[in-house]
Amino acid sequence: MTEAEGRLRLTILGGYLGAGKTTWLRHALYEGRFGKAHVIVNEAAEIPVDDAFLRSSGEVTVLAGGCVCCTARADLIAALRGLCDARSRAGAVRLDTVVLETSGLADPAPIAEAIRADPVLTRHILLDEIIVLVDGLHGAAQLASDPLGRHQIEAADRLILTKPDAAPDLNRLRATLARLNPGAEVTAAAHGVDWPLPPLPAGVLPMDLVETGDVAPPVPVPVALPEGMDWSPFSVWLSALLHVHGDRIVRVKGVVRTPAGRLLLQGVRRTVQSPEILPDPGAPTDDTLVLIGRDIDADRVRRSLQKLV
Ligand SMILES: Nc1nc2c(ncn2[C@@H]2O[C@H](COP(=O)(O)OP(=O)(O)OP(=O)(O)O)[C@@H](O)[C@H]2O)c(=O)[nH]1
Repeated sequence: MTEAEGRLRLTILGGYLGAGKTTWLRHALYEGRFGKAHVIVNEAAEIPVDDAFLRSSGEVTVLAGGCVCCTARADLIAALRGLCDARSRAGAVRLDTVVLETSGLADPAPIAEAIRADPVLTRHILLDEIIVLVDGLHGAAQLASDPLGRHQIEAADRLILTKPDAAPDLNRLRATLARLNPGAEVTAAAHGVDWPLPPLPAGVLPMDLVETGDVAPPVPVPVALPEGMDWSPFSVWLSALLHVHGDRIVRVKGVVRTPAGRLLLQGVRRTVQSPEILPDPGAPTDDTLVLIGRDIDADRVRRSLQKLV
């Protein structure tokens, strides 16, 4: 057995907020693309949601309330060391791969650097690939407004364009990806299913990305939802909120308990998806909506919700 074969393989799955990481990963795990996998899911907000979907496909560790590329880096190293320890114990269950789904606010490059610099992990873990998902629908707006999207793309070994089913024209974004990271393979997937891309026509120009300098990162703002809330005024409130804030709210996520079950509510920018039923049991963080964005006046948002619902 070569040294590489003996090590635990690690895939880092990155991409901007709402790019489609969990959706893609669910499908990849279902198809067994990572063999016997352990998923580490990192969410910037204290209220994790993604794990509810991923748990049905295997073991999951949640690192919530900080980003593993900066504030929660030590937690990630500890979690990876724990997995390496468990794997090397006699009688341990088989484990082929660890997939780290980063938070949408993470830059994969410092994560890879931290893993390679750790004296224990470097002996036990083989960093296989950095896959970065790029939102086919909102990727251009994200790239234009936040340098993080660009850093994520530059760090990738492989880029996957998501939402090709909803994006009318991916060519400009594809040309931009080719310019930002000419070495990375670019494919596409709709809800995790591979989507064939025709050759990029000649002459398509990439976006003109101006250096924006430092931009404050989007911040998660949790909003508690009133018990027994009436769904119709809530939907109206949410649409109005997203309309008023425009591009300042980049992601909405929350779990609402209703007589019909636990509903996952989520949106990316102003695109809100129909709620999905989540498996029970509930979590203490249910009935909370997390808005991720910039310049959100949390008190004002909470007051407006109290008034309307
Ligand atoms: N039309 C379409 N929608 C998609 C696709 N992939 C994901 N979505 C939707 O995009 C939204 C975000 O998807 P997620 O998989 O939660 O994205 P994420 O990158 O894990 O989100 P964060 O963890 O919050 O950064 C959801 O409403 C998905 O249903 C796709 O290929 N096509």
